[in-house]
Amino acid sequence: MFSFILAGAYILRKLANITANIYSCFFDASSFPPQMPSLLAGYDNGLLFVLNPCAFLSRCQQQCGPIYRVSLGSLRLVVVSSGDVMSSVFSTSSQLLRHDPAHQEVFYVVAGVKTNYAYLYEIMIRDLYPLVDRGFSPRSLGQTMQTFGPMLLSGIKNLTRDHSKSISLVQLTNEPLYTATNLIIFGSAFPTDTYKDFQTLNKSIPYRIGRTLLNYWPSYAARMRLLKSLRDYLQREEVNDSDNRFFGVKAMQAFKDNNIQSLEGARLALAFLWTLHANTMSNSFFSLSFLLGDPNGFARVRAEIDSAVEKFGSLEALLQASPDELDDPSFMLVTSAIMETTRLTVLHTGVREANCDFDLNLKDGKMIPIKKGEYVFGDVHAAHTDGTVFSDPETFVVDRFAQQPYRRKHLQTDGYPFHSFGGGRHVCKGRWLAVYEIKVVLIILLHLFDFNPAENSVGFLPRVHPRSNGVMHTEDDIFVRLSPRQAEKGLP
Ligand code: HEM
Repeated sequence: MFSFILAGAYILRKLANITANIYSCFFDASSFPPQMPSLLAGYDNGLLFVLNPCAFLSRCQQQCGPIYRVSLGSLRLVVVSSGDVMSSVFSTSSQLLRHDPAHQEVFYVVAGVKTNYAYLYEIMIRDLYPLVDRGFSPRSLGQTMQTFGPMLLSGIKNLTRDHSKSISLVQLTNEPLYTATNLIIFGSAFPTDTYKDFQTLNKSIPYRIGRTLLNYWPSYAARMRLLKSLRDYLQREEVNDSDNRFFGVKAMQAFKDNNIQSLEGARLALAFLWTLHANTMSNSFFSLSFLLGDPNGFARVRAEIDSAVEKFGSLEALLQASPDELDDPSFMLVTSAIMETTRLTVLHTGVREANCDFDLNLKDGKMIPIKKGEYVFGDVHAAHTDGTVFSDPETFVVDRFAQQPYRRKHLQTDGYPFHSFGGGRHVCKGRWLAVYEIKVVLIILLHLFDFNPAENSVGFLPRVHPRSNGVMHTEDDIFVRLSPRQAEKGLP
């Protein structure tokens, strides 16, 4: 069976190369942006994109340059992969480039929304996003996430009680994070036993985006169970202990005001839950695996963490600290490691649909003629692996973003074209939360444990899932054996 899959993958790769060679004969470089050729009205390109979006876009870029048109079946895309052009896309008004098709896709592939989409989108934009923007801003993050550190520590301790067994790195970096975040944001009535279903659904998302989910049942059943749990949660009359929590209570109020305590409300909540967790979990996993694959970087980040713990007096005291206190030069390297992981793992963003024909003006005075109905698509991976901007671009360089003086309330990527959190009006509203959460995960895990690959594990660096779309997904889990570093530092 395994050799059959390998042979299949080999044949597909060969076919993709042959197709690329044939297409290069039809390539017309005189138009701007150049059009990626297709022999089958875009459906051939659509198939190659679905099978491996990154590899396909990389081939297109080699052939066409940093800005080009490509048809994927009936979808017409203008792909941009240079930092300046992406900034122009982010700052273009929504009258010209609509942002909602990307949301519609998330509603559909994640939560199964097929009708009433415009109404749900309006509630999301009008009632939920401003809450996220305010509650997770650097100013209020401390209040919102007050008990996050201790809760996460307790979750990690629970999961790692038995050191005789190997443990999944995906679970270690994700489950306690999922649970602690949900309890804080939505209160103790939130159904935290939903982690496995959330992961099953999340793993199937690249296939759902490509409309190629063959083994449909596990993902479908996981989504139905999630919707049921969220529906029960939303139908509670009282809000309990989340009364004094900014998000849980206000979000519930928004649901009630809009009279969506039914299945529709659960679908909206599921789309939100996915936004809250999917990218952060991917980053949390890859941050640790990149560090484990770079022993020198790992040792340096750990030394930084250990000395911060010493400064605070204990790990528990550090975990009581506010996000502001962790936004400090004494965490410069761990912050750089997180930003470097985000540079490498965010693949595409800035999907927008043109409302009308217009010219997208670029900084160098050039313009891209965009036609009504075309989609603009940001190939962030290409921009972030541009060797003229980033030295050794494919490699995880732990201190890449630790070279300049530390600036609080900045993402530490100044001076680089950095688009992993989008930009302009629709910049990621959860970026401060994500960086803070991943920092706390790394602080706890690196301070408490030594990591050894489990007997049957392939090592520390996982293969990237070929279908990864939007952000990197891992093809493999990694299994590790943990040994506590210092039993007296709070391990059971
Ligand atoms: C490492 C983790 C994360 C990454 C890489 C990330 C990335 C992004 C990107 C690239 C966008 C812009 C998409 C576009 O312009 O089309 C975005 C938007 C958004 N993100 Fe994040 N995100 C992360 C975590 C979070 C978290 C934890 C939240 C919390 C709820 C969040 C909430 C949002 C929201 C609400 C938007 C939409 C903003 C709008 O349309 O106005 N994100 N994110």
